[in-house]
Amino acid sequence: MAKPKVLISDKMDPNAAKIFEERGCDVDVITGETPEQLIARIGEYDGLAIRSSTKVTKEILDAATNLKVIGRAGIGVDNVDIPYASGKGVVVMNTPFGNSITTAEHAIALMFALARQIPEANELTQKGEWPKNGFMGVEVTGKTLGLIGAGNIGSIVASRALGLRMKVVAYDPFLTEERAVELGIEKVDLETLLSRADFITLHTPLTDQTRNILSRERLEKTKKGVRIVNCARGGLIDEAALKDLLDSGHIAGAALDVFAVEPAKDSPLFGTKNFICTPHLGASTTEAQVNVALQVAEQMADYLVNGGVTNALNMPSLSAEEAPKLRPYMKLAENLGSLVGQLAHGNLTQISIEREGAAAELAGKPLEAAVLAGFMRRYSDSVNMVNAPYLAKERGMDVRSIRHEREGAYNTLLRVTVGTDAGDRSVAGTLFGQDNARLVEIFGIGIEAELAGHMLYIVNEDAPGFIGRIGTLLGESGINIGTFHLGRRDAGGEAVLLLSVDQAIPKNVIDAACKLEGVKTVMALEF
Ligand SMILES: NC(=O)c1ccc[n+]([C@@H]2O[C@H](COP(=O)([O-])OP(=O)(O)OC[C@H]3O[C@@H](n4cnc5c(N)ncnc54)[C@H](O)[C@@H]3O)[C@@H](O)[C@H]2O)c1
Ligand SMILES: O=C(O)CC[C@@H](O)C(=O)O
Repeated sequence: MAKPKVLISDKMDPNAAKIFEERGCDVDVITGETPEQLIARIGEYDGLAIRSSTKVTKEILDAATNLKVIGRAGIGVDNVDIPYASGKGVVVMNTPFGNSITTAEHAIALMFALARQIPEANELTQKGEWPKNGFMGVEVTGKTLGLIGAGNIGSIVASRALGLRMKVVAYDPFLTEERAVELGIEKVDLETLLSRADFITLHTPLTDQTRNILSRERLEKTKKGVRIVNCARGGLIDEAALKDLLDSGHIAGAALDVFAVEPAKDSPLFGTKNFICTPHLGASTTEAQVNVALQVAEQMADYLVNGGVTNALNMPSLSAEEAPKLRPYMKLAENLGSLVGQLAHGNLTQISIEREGAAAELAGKPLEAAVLAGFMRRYSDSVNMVNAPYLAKERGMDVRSIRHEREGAYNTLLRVTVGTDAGDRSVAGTLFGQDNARLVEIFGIGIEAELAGHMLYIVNEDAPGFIGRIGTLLGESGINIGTFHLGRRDAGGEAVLLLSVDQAIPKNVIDAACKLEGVKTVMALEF
């Protein structure tokens, strides 16, 4: 099998390339290209490793015909069109913890720089002005720090601030009271935070809810003399209002590592008194860059080589340990989804995936995604586990995952049922041994078959002579039968015949089979 090919398109610690090679990938490091150059090149790669400079747009994804995974060495993924990548079946991963400490430290560094006006004092001192009387700072001890966002980075900032003997209040709608107590901070609403904080630091992603969270109106409600730090994302603060309130002296200082437009080359904030900034350096330490580079390379190689999924934003996680255990189930799940998708007619809007026995102990989400990948192939060829759940949602499908505690006839069982106009249609399968996937039931009829390659499905009246007639037809048509499986509802009733054959079955043979005595349904299936 050809080695997966990875492109590193942003400046990244060289350990990333080393890890990719060690894990069996070919890797190219080509940074600083224009979007057009990247579009021309991306088609040959299975993986794309980026930081924040590469913008993974629709145009790039359209050209990325082989791409399976995008890995962001860092946290924010606002430079990737994730919905579009998901639609294309591309996994998007990030490294949510590798640079958290570093970024929290940058926020604390900026807070001190504001409190003691270090950049300005440094500049004037080096100009020979010795401005000893020009600067009067403030202590942080005993002051209140207001955290907007108390996730990974916010909570590290909180722990450092508590160490500095600050009081910490936090606004984060997803922060529980228990977690706040555990962190030693006070959970408050945004109005309270604005009115109480001497320093405010932002640590949320940029979303529709957080965009402009520090709007002009809210900035005006802050305590006079507040100092504000943003090491999260530009767009969280109204920059024009920030400038006005710095100019008026209501805000005593502001430090931005991030800007609404980056790179920020001509912000109106530049030159404003008590304003300091850094060029998105929050994650820029040797330690953090090694962490995120190693982590992204390991995660991406794991996915490309072993199918392990870690820290994906558009697919359920699957550890490298779980992946081999789940692999035979994934195939079974995909085949059951595909079988029911090929057999059931009409407008299917409901699908349920039931797990019992050993299968009930496995992660449900990846199995659900695998069933949907098989099922959604009835609508489109370019479906995989990443985009199938999105496509199913787009079609308004009601997807249910059900885990049964009960012990059934099989040690392990997966059942897939679709709701059709004519009622529910269900197929079930099991694993014999570790990885021998078998269909065991089709629309209520017990049958044992491996689902693979080209198959012929026939429903007929259970009567003597039929098997001979179908065997003769296929033989005369030059079609070799590989395996032969029979099942029936009851003697003389409806019977199912599932054959695997060595080639695709031509339409004229299907038509001829339909005309055989006792035949109700004939369908060619592909797995
Ligand atoms: N400057 C840099 O170089 C740099 C480096 C790393 C991370 N970041 C950015 O820092 C931010 C935080 O990263 P993190 O790892 O802590 O993320 P995280 O997901 O761990 O935490 C984000 C927190 O924001 C909270 N939140 C979400 N919506 C909110 C809202 N409307 N109001 C208040 N809180 C809300 C969430 O509940 C969560 O606790 C991200 O935007 C990330 O991209 C920047
Ligand atoms: O890669 C960087 O330097 C910035 C990373 C940072 O913005 C992040 O969200 O992780």
